[in-house]
Amino acid sequence: MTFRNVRVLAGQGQLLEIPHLDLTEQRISVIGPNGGGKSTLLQLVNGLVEPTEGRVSTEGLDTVEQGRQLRQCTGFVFSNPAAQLVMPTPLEDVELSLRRSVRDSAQRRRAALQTLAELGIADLAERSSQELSSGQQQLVALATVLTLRPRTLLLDEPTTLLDLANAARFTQLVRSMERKHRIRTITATHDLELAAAAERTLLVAGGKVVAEGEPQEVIAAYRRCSTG
Ligand SMILES: Nc1ncnc2c1ncn2[C@@H]1O[C@H](COP(=O)(O)OP(=O)(O)OP(=O)(O)O)[C@@H](O)[C@H]1O
Repeated sequence: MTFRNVRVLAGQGQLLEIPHLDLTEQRISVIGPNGGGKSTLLQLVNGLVEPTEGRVSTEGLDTVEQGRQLRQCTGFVFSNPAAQLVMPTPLEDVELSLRRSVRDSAQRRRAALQTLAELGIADLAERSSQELSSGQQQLVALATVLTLRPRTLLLDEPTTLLDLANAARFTQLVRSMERKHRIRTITATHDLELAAAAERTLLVAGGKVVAEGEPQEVIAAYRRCSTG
């Protein structure tokens, strides 16, 4: 994906500025202080946020002109899964994701069940979504996105609400999907261990990419600027 002369303005201020950035790695992490611009960067990648100036292109598609097409091949998982689950049960939520791509309802049900099984959560299919734990909800949110076989997966602090075991399970599942379906992932996170497992890391602070490259070096730079 590419960013060219990008500026995002809101009200009187500038949220993000990225003059020139090409991202080609399969696994990218984005770190930085609160309010630095990580979520804004992720949302630029699939056109949820449009650049005020400049252009962003993902999977060869312009995020503004081809935003709809782009959102069919990019998935977004937020830190708060409850906000992403709108139907009474996980099965119905995954079916909802498939409503445009699989017209036949029996076929849609089979595809939804297959995705839940692939993520090891078939037993949750008919439970009440609101009664699931945060970890279970986050896996269901992942299922609603992965069922569409995205080429790029955007993860915005996906493990923030999860305990260690669930965070590890979530990360393992994302890894196996990366391998199996060659999905590219961009993960914004405050979990520096998770960030370190990427091929390339961006440090976003004050609305700019202030460092980027090899994860350990970028994490070290972040630690230096955070501790003064
Ligand atoms: N729609 C908006 N309108 C105005 N300001 C916004 C909007 N969205 C985000 N901001 C501001 O943009 C800045 C960057 O926010 P962003 O959510 O991208 O940061 P972040 O690095 O993801 O932060 P955190 O780690 O706290 O989630 C913040 O100052 C935020 O208040």
